[in-house]
Formats: sequence, structure tokens, C-alpha cells
Amino acid sequence: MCTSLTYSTKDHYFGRNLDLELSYGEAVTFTPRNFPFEFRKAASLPNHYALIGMAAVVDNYPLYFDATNEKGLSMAGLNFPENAYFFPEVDGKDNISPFEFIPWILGQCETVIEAKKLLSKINLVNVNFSEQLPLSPLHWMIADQSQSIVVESVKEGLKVYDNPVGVLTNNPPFDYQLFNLNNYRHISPTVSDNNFSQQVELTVYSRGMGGLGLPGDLSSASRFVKAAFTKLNSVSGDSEFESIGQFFHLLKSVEQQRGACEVEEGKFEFTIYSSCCNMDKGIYYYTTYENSQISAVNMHHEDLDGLELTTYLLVNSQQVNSIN
Ligand SMILES: C[C@H](CCC(=O)NCCS(=O)(=O)O)[C@H]1CC[C@H]2[C@@H]3[C@H](O)C[C@@H]4C[C@H](O)CC[C@]4(C)[C@H]3C[C@H](O)[C@]12C
Repeated sequence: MCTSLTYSTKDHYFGRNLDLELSYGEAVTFTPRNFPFEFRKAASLPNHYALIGMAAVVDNYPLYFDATNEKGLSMAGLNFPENAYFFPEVDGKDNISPFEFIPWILGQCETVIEAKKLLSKINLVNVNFSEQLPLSPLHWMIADQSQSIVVESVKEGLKVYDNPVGVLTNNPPFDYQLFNLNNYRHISPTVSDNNFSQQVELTVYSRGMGGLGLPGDLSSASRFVKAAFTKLNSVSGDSEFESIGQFFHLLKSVEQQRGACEVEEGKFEFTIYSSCCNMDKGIYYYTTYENSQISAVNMHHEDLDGLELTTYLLVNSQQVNSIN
């Protein structure tokens, strides 16, 4: 399971929880403008926007999980098993494999409007990266500083949804997730009057009772509701540290503690990392399951016009500020 979201204060932020039972050796990865992006079925991009994000680098190719480009356009891939469907090559379309999708969009587009134009020509093809790393059944959230969309390639074709809540989790498809919010329209940060009946006196015996019924389990439909409610009611200061601090708190509302979600005997899915990228400043912040200190990599401290990938291994050991 995974959750991605956007958040705005003075600046704009995009990030995700990566929930899984295993790691792919991912690292924060910077791709400069002149690193040649090759595509299996489409022309290469020798020059493109620079990207920062989390990726597994294999054979010098950045397999991005999520990333932000120098204009702020951001994208994350989340699991969409049993629903994702990728097609054979089609003449006259941009035939892009799912593992190439983030470089293709973020390499060329500045905004969601521009991304939508490329999406109208795209066919997501069933081409594996390698035998060891076959196709992943993903769907994607794409966001700029003012809007967000969800892209789902399913048997019926490529679906592009506007995403008014700026949240994505996993199954079922996005139109259901959005509709499901109707079932929670009574949930509130404040406590309502007694609407139950005037014939009985019902007391407010605890704070937080306006949220009774908000799901707390780890299923993706429940995480969608919880993350949307928590984000849409979020109150924070607008400095950089207040904003990113709040962003990580929003992600924590749907994080997975090891032990609570068994995926096969003795194997548990947990929040391997949480990320928060400042879309305006190109700073990629993250925490890991083992290390709750926030680490940051700033794309503007790199040579944007470079030719080579730069990777920053995850700082994974707990950092404790010992006081005495
Ligand atoms: C599994 C990850 C998504 C996490 C998630 O949504 N978990 C929920 C699981 S579930 O619904 O509850 O079953 C996805 C996100 C990005 C994916 C990776 C990226 O797409 C990059 C490459 C792509 C290659 O085809 C496969 C390996 C891979 C390295 C992918 C492995 C895996 O599918 C990742 C890591």
C-alpha cells in the first residue's frame, strides 16, 4: 500500500509513503538536463528538464518511484494490482513503458496542462525493463503547483481523472475512491449538535467525536478517506519547516507500522520511506522507517546542466539528539 499527496502553504509540496515488504535499493536520485533519456519504443530525449526523486538505478537507468522536475511538476507511481493493464505497441502513438513514464512526462512538461497534452498521445506498453524487473501494475498521480490528476491504464484504455483532493492510494480505481468520500460527509473536526434524537440526551464526553467513523485501518480505500480528511482540514504555519513538518504528520496519519499488515507468512508491509518535495525549490526531503530524522537533497546544489546521474544513499540509521 502506498499513499501520495499534495499540500500547499506559501510553497507547494508533493510526496508519498512507500509501503512495501522489500526494498529495491532505492536512493535519492538527481537526473540533470543532459543525461540522455532512452526509450524502448520512442525517440530519446538528449535534453530535458532536470529531475529529483526516489529511484532504483539499474544499468545507469533511473527507475523512478516518484520525482519532481525543476519546474515543480511531480509524479508518483502507486500499486494498482489486478486493474492496471498495459497494451501492445500501436502505430502513431507515443509507446511508453510504465518504467519510462515518469522520465517521459517530467522530462518534457512544465504543468499538468502540458502533461495532459502528452497523455492524449500516449500508449502505455507492456514492455518489461528486464526479466528480473518486469512490469509493475501501477497507477500515477501527477501534480503541479495548482492541480492534480490521476492516470490509470486499464483494459478499456487510458483514463485521466482530475483529482480535486490531491490524494492517491491503491485499489480500487480512482473514480470509486472519490465517490466513496460521499459516505463520510458527516465527519468533521468539530462536534455536531445532537442530530440523533431530541428524545435522548447525548453528551460530548470526548474531544474528537466529530471524527467518529473515520476509518483507521490500512486498506487503501480507508487510507484514501483518512488522508483526504486529514489533509483537507490541515492547519499549519507556512514557513518551510512548519510546512514540511506538517506534511510528514499528514503522511503519518496513514503510515504502516511493521506487524500490522501481513502480506505472506512472517512478511509485513511497512512504510519504507516517506517523502516530501518542495515543488518550488526542488528540495527532496525524506524519512525512512529506521530513521525519523528528516534528510534533504536540494537539486539546485547540483549542476542542472550535467550529464551524469547523482545518487544519495538513504540515511537509514536512527539519528538521536542526545541532550545530556
Ligand atoms: C510497489 C511500489 C508501490 C508501493 C505500493 O503501492 N504498495 C502497495 C502494495 S498493495 O497495493 O497494497 O499490494 C512500486 C512503486 C514504484 C515501483 C518501481 C518503479 O516503477 C520502478 C521499477 C519498474 C520495474 O518495472 C519494476 C521494478 C521497479 C523498481 C518498481 C517496483 C515496484 O513496483 C515499485 C517500487
